[in-house]
Amino acid sequence: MNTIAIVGAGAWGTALANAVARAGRDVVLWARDEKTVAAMRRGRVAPRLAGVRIDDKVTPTADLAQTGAADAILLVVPAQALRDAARQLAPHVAASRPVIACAKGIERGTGAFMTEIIAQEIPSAVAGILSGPSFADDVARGLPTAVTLAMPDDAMARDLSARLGSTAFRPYHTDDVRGVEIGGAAKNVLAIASGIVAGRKLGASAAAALTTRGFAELVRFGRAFGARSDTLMGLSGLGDLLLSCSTAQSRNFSFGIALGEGRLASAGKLAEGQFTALALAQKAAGQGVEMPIAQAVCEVVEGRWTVDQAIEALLTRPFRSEGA
Ligand SMILES: NC(=O)C1=CN([C@@H]2O[C@H](COP(=O)(O)OP(=O)(O)OC[C@H]3O[C@@H](n4cnc5c(N)ncnc54)[C@H](O)[C@@H]3O)[C@@H](O)[C@H]2O)C=CC1
Ligand SMILES: O=C(CO)COP(=O)(O)O
Repeated sequence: MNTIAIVGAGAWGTALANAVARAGRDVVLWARDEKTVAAMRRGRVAPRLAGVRIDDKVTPTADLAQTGAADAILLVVPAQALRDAARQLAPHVAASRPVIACAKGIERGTGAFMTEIIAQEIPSAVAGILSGPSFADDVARGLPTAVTLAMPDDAMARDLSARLGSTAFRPYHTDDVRGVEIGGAAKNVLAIASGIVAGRKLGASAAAALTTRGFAELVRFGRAFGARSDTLMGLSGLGDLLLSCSTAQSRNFSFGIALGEGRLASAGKLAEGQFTALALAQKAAGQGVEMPIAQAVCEVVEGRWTVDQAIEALLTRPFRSEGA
């Protein structure tokens, strides 16, 4: 397993390309736009990461067929575009090849988790998910972090982790695929709520209380969909939630700050929670899982509630047992 392909040359795709190159692998990095590929080849610049140089072991390409020959493929496009990318990729992928979703979200309309989309579009592949506390800018620059790689077969996940990992980028492995993808999807929605708290200047106590109750929602939802507790309490669940609920470096958190301050969020920055909120709320309701914070974010981003209405709805809920 010496060549790893990355489909999607946005912030996270280029960061992962550099991380995997540093792990000693050859990397094929696919972008859909020929001009972007030419610029990456010429100047070694990452299109979405200012000041980051693309490692020499990374080969940018606009030819999707080149990615199919790799030993494993990382799908690094926005969650709502993952089906489209997987469908385009399908004819190029050999049977039993690992195809790993690196997006964090749930598909609108279908409610599909990321690995379910891969299974539907590339049935012969082995679908997995990579997720955890990892800002693209940090990873691209070689700052250290740890993430989780989940595949249905833990031994396969362990082997691929060893291929992708280095001292600075440390994947832990598991076979709890659903647990890992739920953590990444839910934390983005909850990070918007935390950003609203910051934007409205509700205080550090409110921030801690909201993150904790948000985590309780993530755990309830995860359990209802078969996730294991240790996964939800691990890097891809609690770890990523803490990261994304604590700093404006998170696009979801800063999107929430803008909502809280009553202004428009900066254009062109992907805040996945904005698109996943509805799908998450619908799936939760379908399983009878209470997620008042995620539901409130959904109502705000779908334009049905104002921020003030959402805050009031959360603060006037009945008092209840903490463990319920
Ligand atoms: N940026 C970050 O720090 C991290 C991002 N992620 C996740 O990675 C995913 C991608 O995020 P970013 O790379 O940051 O977004 P981005 O907005 O920087 O880049 C997205 C890339 O996908 C491409 N793309 C969009 N639609 C496509 C389609 N239909 N087919 C092919 N390519 C398409 C775009 O051209 C762009 O190059 C998201 O789900 C995000 O949550 C995960 C961990 C860290
Ligand atoms: O997923 C991430 C960190 O783990 C990136 O967070 P944002 O998408 O909110 O920037």
